[in-house]
Amino acid sequence: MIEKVNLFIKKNNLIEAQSTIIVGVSGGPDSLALLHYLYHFQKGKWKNLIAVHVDHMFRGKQSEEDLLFVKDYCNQLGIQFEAAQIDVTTYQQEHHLSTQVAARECRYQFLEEIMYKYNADYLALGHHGDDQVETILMRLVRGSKGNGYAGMQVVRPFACGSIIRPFLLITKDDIESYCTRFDLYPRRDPSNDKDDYTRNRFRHHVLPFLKQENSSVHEHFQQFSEQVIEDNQLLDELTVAKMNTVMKRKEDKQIEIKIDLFLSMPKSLQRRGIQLILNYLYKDIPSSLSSNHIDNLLTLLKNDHPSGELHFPKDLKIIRSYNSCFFTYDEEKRNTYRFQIDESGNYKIMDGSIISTQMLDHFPQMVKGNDFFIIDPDTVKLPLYVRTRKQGDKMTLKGMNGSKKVKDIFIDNKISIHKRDVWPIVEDSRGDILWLPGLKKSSFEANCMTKTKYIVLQYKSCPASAF
Ligand SMILES: Nc1ncnc2c1ncn2[C@@H]1O[C@H](COP(=O)(O)OP(=O)(O)OP(=O)(O)O)[C@@H](O)[C@H]1O
Repeated sequence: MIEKVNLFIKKNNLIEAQSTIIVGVSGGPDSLALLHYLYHFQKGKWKNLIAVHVDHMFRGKQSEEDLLFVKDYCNQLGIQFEAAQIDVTTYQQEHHLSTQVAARECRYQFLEEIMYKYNADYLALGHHGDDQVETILMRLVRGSKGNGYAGMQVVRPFACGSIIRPFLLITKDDIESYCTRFDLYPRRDPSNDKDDYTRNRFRHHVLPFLKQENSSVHEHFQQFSEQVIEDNQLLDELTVAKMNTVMKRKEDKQIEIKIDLFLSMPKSLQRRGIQLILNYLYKDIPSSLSSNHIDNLLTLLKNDHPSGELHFPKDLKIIRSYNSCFFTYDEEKRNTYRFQIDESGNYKIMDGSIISTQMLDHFPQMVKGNDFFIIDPDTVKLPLYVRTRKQGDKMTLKGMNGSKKVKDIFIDNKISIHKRDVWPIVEDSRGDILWLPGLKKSSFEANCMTKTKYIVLQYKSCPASAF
């Protein structure tokens, strides 16, 4: 066993020379063997070795005896010792958590504190190969995602250093033999024998069968775990590269993707791409977000219907409109504005486009198309305003009888729902819509060419603007 652990540490470059190692020691066989192993068989590697014990105060006197046991063992070997007694039951009630989650949170908080106290490089934990098999199976059964299916990582960042698990390639039996060989008499936690916890049920009912089929099953699981992590790393890199071409707009709280480009990505990258967007927008993924949400979103994107909306946890809205899909927080959806444009100059619109106004003493001849609008001040009521759309907006179109709904003009021009919310509309003081910049002119455009005063409006859409 010792040789196997030595090789595992070397292969994974788990311990750098002259390092400070904190060891989490419950007093049970795994962590006691780990402390013993690091103390005796990695002596040349560490500069400081510190054992830490957390008493969760679950089992009264017996819990305290575990603490005293570890303390006593450390004293015998001259190993520095740190401990805390934490009232996990009160913490659990205050935070409405399960016993195990509460214990884990309290334990890791204290371990983190100790890491910083000693500016430690590593926190070594006694998880072994059987624990890994159980973890992976439990996650497959319960459902997980990404690296979750890889179980526990051999090394991962933690506090000012890393968590390391040097025992992942050996079994519980190996550890028990090690304890016997070196006269270690660990403490035994009676709750490990009960079938109350999911992990214990896997340990008692599934693991014996797998070991019977193949006694090296833990090595295959560990190999699987490392491969999953490696593959995920590559797929994540590919996803980032692809998503950079799919995302048309990326802001703190909003992202727009082009649906055709997204759907042309390989399937396995699509799911990851969505996950990437959600990680970015949420920062902290809400626990209520499930794989169903991602399935629904993929369905929305593949659907033949050009528009649709989904409501995700924490007010995240996903709006599909033609070839665009917007991820946005609800409160940001409608950015309404209304402002006056009575002086010559450039007026910047929220979406990055510009409306400029200019006074002329003659009718401009060369100005054509929907990006320009010419006003005869005698036929409209000044001042002019630029505003966002309102429900029921209508305008009389140049060269046509009757009026048309602004909404229908947006639809005819395939303007996405999101863009419609910030698209500028120019009206006069009576509230008559004069111009839908870039899209349509009203019948209010000047047609008399002999006046001596005109206002010319020009619309310059923002090329990078996705809204
Ligand atoms: N109370 C504790 N104080 C300090 N470290 C702990 C404590 N409980 C667990 N750990 C650390 O976390 C590892 C995994 O915890 P887990 O509860 O799965 O332990 P276990 O399988 O019962 O191991 P052990 O035989 O060491 O008790 C342990 O091997 C140990 O390194």
